[in-house]
Amino acid sequence: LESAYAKQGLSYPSLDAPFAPSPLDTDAELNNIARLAVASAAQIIATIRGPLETIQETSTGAYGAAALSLIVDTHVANIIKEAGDDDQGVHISEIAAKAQVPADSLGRLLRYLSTRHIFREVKPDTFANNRVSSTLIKKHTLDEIKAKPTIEYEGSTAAAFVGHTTDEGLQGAAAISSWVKSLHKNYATPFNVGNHVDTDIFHWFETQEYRARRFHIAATGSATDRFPPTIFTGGYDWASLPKDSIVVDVGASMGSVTLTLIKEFPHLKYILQDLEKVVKYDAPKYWEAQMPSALTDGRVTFQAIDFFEAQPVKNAAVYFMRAIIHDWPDEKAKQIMKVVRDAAGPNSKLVVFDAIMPYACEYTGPFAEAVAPIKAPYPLLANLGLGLGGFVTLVDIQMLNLLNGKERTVGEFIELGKQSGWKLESVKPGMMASIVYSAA
Ligand SMILES: C[S@@+](CC[C@H](N)C(=O)[O-])C[C@H]1O[C@@H](n2cnc3c(N)ncnc32)[C@H](O)[C@@H]1O
Repeated sequence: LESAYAKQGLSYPSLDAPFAPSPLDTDAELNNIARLAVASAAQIIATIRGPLETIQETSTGAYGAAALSLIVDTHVANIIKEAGDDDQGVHISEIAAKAQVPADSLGRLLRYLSTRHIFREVKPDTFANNRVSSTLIKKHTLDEIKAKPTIEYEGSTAAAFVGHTTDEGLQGAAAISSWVKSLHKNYATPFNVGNHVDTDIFHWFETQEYRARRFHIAATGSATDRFPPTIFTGGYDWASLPKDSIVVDVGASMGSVTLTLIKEFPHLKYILQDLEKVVKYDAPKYWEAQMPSALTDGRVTFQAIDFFEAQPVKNAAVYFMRAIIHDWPDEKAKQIMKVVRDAAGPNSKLVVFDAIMPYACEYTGPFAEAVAPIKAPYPLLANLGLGLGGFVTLVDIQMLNLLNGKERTVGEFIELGKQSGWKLESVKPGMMASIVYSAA
């Protein structure tokens, strides 16, 4: 890794310095090397550390979530940055005074995080941002946020993700065990139990302006910040589609995947579909800021739909869905795909961008190369443990919690297709796979 950076005249980023984006962040080969290193380091820890310590660290994982929740709610990363953000750090009494919380508890939670490489304790009770904590710095300053609270999470994916997962997500997480033991009988999801809500989370968001805004920022950023754009631009042969072919982004949220696509494939027409509030207010605002020309020349239009009920666009060239199928249990996922199939023409394609669940053991069935895109040398886990499978399994449990959804294996995607009139044609592996179906 160091020599690859040196070739570009760069040194490998220090854990102690704030995060600065580099084009090498999304280099596929370097990412694979980093994943092997992470898998190895995590397996060494599990091998060497006493088993009880590993169990204790895991069973108290909620403390990490709680610490991050407080840090983000009270803008601690911004407070440190605005106080100078250098190696001197900021004393806890000053941080706590600005955060308006007691110094003792905040300091102990900051030490908990610093001990796990999120923040640095540079002198006793004095904290600085590091590469990890600096990603929680909100783009807008404290004064700007105070003057206009609705911009709190704008451009701040990591903070929005923490907010969403440690608020409604954490309430649900605490209810997972009781929900599973109740055999899923009384409530649809752990999220419903923990938050005392009786609709699905997306309909609940229609009544929760602050949380909805935060969720859509987290979802949008997770497409644009976390994944290289080639996952989407290379996920299908978009260039081969004739000019003005219709591409439908089903459950688009702000339409960040479409934004990635339209930059490289401006010859296509994109229809962004989502629930009414999303496509009426938030998504158009996002496009006015990102690419207003796409609105004026009609290359991007919006449509309110309920994707369980009807697909108003008939015979589109491509219908695509990112992070939609994984939201739902099998029956509902099938229904979404069937509704699209009923509207599709004989040559329409359905492209699903979702992770493929990698087994922690070896897998030799169909599309094996998509299931384990990086060959794990012995004795590493086949899914590289925390190096790769960690992310997919955490999203899987997040989906279980919020919607009784799931990350699926290739076999499950083949089956979903069969039951909704689609034939799985190809799977392009990656952190997020591109799963292409044609009409069966
Ligand atoms: C996990 S987000 C994914 C958003 C987007 N595809 C992306 O990649 O960022 C799921 C989206 O599905 C939308 N959604 C949920 N239920 C829906 C329904 N019944 N009809 C249409 N859209 C829905 C939500 O509003 C949300 O924007």
